[in-house]
Amino acid sequence: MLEFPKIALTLGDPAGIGPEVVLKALADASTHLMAQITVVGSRSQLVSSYEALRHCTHEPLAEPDQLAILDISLDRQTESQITPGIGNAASGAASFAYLEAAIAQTLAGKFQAIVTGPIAKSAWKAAGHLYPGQTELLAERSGVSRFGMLFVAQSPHSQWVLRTLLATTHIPLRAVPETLSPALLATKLKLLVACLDQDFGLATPRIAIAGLNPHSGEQGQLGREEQDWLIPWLEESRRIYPALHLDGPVPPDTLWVKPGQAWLGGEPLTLAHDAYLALYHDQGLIPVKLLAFDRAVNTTIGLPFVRTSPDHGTAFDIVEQGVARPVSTQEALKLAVQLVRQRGTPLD
Ligand SMILES: NC(=O)C1=CN([C@@H]2O[C@H](COP(=O)(O)OP(=O)(O)OC[C@H]3O[C@@H](n4cnc5c(N)ncnc54)[C@H](O)[C@@H]3O)[C@@H](O)[C@H]2O)C=CC1
Ligand SMILES: NCC(=O)COP(=O)(O)O
Repeated sequence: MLEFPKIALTLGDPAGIGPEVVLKALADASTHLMAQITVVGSRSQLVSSYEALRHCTHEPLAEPDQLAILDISLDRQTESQITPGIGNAASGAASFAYLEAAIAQTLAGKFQAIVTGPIAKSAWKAAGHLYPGQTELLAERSGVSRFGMLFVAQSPHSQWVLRTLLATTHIPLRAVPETLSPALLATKLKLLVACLDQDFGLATPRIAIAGLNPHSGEQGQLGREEQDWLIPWLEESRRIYPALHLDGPVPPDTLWVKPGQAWLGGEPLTLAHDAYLALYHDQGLIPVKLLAFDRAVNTTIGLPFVRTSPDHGTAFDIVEQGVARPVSTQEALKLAVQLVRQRGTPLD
């Protein structure tokens, strides 16, 4: 059973590139050799994307008739308001319904992992669903209050794996300093340590923690968070986890030099860390997307099941042009399989 994990693959926002990357990723026979994949979304939306795309791309597309689909169609009026390239209340209602169904079926033991297609948070809001993103809906429905957004990418140049956990995620930049606290970082570090051990077999990892201010505050001259609580929190964390190697607070700009070199294969990989804890969304995701836009996978840690997702968004600007790359979705499927196997997640 565990040789062939059962995965729910949601379409994401049907007005975005979700259907295209799903059709392209599932056209690759190797995907079906590693997992039993069920597409969760509207069959008619998938068929209409297929019809539009087969005239504008030479890349292989899976035929919808050949796929296992859990058909989640909405009422006719809502479906008719879904317009390729435009996220709106109808497309938000659809992508929300797909994810709700995938979560319910997974909690009922039908799937061991969910791979989510990209959604637009603004379309969810237009549909009346006030969540910062898919992560929070997954956590809420799973009854989990402690969870984290971890990005994982394996370098095609060196095979080195970049793992970046975000301490804060979808909040305004100006809310970051007041949201960060020793308690929040302790929660995120605990989740990260457990995940590195359980999911990646790293029992004594080396972890680098970013500073908040330029040059980590330059001893308080450029910001006080490091002196006031980040450095004391790190000292306490070293006492709590004596077997771990915790570096920080590393000046946020230079933090990414060694991972960049390890990614490109230019320096000994041992100089880089097993994981990076970034303090806010763009501090972590600018380097991840610069190095690995086509490969990085977003995974939610702390859930009772595996959840992965491509790192990119809905890309409304290129919908139905046939140019969307499916690599990040393929990597998300591969990582989901790897994590299910590693955890030994049983079905009901
Ligand atoms: N996993 C998810 O659900 C995510 C959702 N989003 C949402 O997506 C929406 C658009 O966000 P943006 O910041 O514009 O990011 P985006 O990733 O949708 O697009 C950024 C740029 O990259 C290009 N691009 C993205 N994916 C591509 C692919 N697979 N192949 C080729 N080119 C690709 C787009 O055409 C665009 O030029 C927002 O509503 C955002 O909240 C963003 C990131 C992740
Ligand atoms: N920047 C990551 C992102 O937007 C994904 O969020 P989520 O929908 O997976 O919570």
